[in-house]
Order: sequence, then structure tokens, then C-alpha cells
Amino acid sequence: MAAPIVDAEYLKEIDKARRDLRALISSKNCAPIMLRLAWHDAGTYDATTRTGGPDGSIRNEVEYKHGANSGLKMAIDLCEEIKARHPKITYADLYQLAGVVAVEVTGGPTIDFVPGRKDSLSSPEEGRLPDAKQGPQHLRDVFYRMGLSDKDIVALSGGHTLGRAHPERSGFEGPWTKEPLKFDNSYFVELLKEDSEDLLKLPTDKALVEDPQFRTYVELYAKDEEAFFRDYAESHKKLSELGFTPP
Ligand SMILES: C=CC1=C(C)/C(=C/c2[nH]c(Cc3[nH]c(Cc4[nH]c(OC(C)(C)C)c(C)c4C=C)c(C)c3CCC(=O)O)c(CCC(=O)O)c2C)NC1=O
Ligand SMILES: [Fe+3]
Repeated sequence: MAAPIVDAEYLKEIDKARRDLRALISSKNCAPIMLRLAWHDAGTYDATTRTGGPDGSIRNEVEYKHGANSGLKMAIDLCEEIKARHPKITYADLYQLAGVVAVEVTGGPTIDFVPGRKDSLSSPEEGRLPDAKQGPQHLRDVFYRMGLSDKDIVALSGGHTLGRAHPERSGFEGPWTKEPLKFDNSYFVELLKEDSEDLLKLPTDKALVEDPQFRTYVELYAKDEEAFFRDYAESHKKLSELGFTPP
């Protein structure tokens, strides 16, 4: 499908949609699942074949039915309300804008958002997102395929400061932090503590403290929230623009 013309009218629609998303996400407390939706659309990118990435394809039933996307249909339906009011905005832009707003309304860093992504109707094969049950090498295989780095892997995992796992979706359960609707560096602080009954650590979260290269970043972000916010904003922008050259 064609890329949108990013003229003054499109930019105005983006600003109106941003305001609508702020209202929707605040009123429904759905920042975590909106952030996960944005990632799952973008996280399929393959830098070698230049396929997948933030192209709105997650709205296809064949893709939102992938195992890793379990539970995301609810976020897709919530975005339909915004899409109906701003039909000119591509799904690709809408989902990434929702991710940026989700971080902003929960107190996280401001993330630079450049519109202009085009939609795709074709979905990649299942299995491009990381498997939570695996370790450091798997994380590197998946994120390097996207064209991302060790620093991106650790910074982006900090997105688990928001939300929780649900047994009926992933088989895991519970929040990673004590305040799952507050975007801060507490994910890293908890990661360096002993396991606790009421907080979750996925095998891929534990991989970040087991692997020495990853651990360096975990220790930095646990003691310096500003460094985390700076690196997170940069990595979030990178992931939201995989395969996309801003006009
Ligand atoms: C780095 C590897 C990684 C893995 C394997 C991962 C897996 C993972 N992430 C989440 C939920 C989950 N994930 C995220 C942000 C998220 N997720 C994500 O990994 C990708 C996309 C690459 C898989 C990135 C890069 C980000 C960064 C912002 C949020 C905000 C929530 C909570 C959603 C909610 O509360 O419903 C679940 C629980 C799903 C459920 O039961 O509701 C699982 C199993 N998240 C990871 O980071
Ligand atoms: Fe996640």
C-alpha cells in the first residue's frame, strides 16, 4: 500500500489522534497493552530481508492469532475507535503513536515520533518475536535480526516496568514491578534483587543479569534513571522506525 503524504493536514490528524490516545489510554488504564501492541507490530522486522516491522500488519487475524500475540486483539479493537475518527492515519503510524503515548502518560520519557509509515496487508510467518523461555543467545539472535544492539535489548526490556503477564495469554503471571502503571527504572532495581514471591522475572529477564554484557547496562539503569530514560527513548524510536525512512 502507498505511504501517506505527510502534509500539514496529516500532521494535524496525528496531533488530534495523539490527544485522543492520551484520553483513551488514561481513561482505560491500557498503557501496558498498547505498548506491547506497538512492539509486537514492529518487533517482526528482519533487517536482512527488509520484511515485517511497524507496518500495521498485526491487525490481520492470521498475525494477531500468533501465540506471542495472545491478548492483543483487545488493544487492536481499542485503536479502531481512534482509526474511525482519523481514517487518514495509517495503522502503522497509529500503533506506533499509541506506544509513544503509552510511555508518555505513565511518566516515561518523551519519544520523538515521525509519521509516514505505510500499511502492509501481508503478515510475516510466526516466530519472529523472542520466546520468553529462552536465554541470552536467543535474545541476541532475535534483536540482531531486527538490526538492534545489546544496549537496545536491555533498554527495551525496561518496558516491563509497565503491565503484567497473564496465565491465559503467556502462561506467566504477575507484574514485574510494584507500580505497573508507572514508567520508571524499577524493573532494573527489582532485577538485581533476590527473586520475590509477588514479582515476575521471565527467563529472558533473568538473561539480562546472567550475561556480563547485558548486566553492565542493567546496573547502570538501576542506579541512573535518567540514563535509562535517555537510552530507552532512543531504542524505542529505533524499534518504531525499523525499515522506515522518515520522509
Ligand atoms: C526482550 C524480550 C521480551 C520478551 C520475550 C517479552 C515477552 C513478554 N512480554 C509480555 C508482556 C509485556 N511486554 C511489554 C513490553 C515489551 N515486550 C517486548 O518484547 C517483545 C515485543 C520484543 C517480545 C519488548 C521489547 C517490550 C518493550 C517495551 C509490556 C508493556 C507487557 C505487559 C502487557 C500487559 O500488561 O498486558 C509478556 C506477558 C504477556 C501476557 O501474558 O500478557 C511476555 C511473555 N517481552 C520482552 O521484552
Ligand atoms: Fe514484553
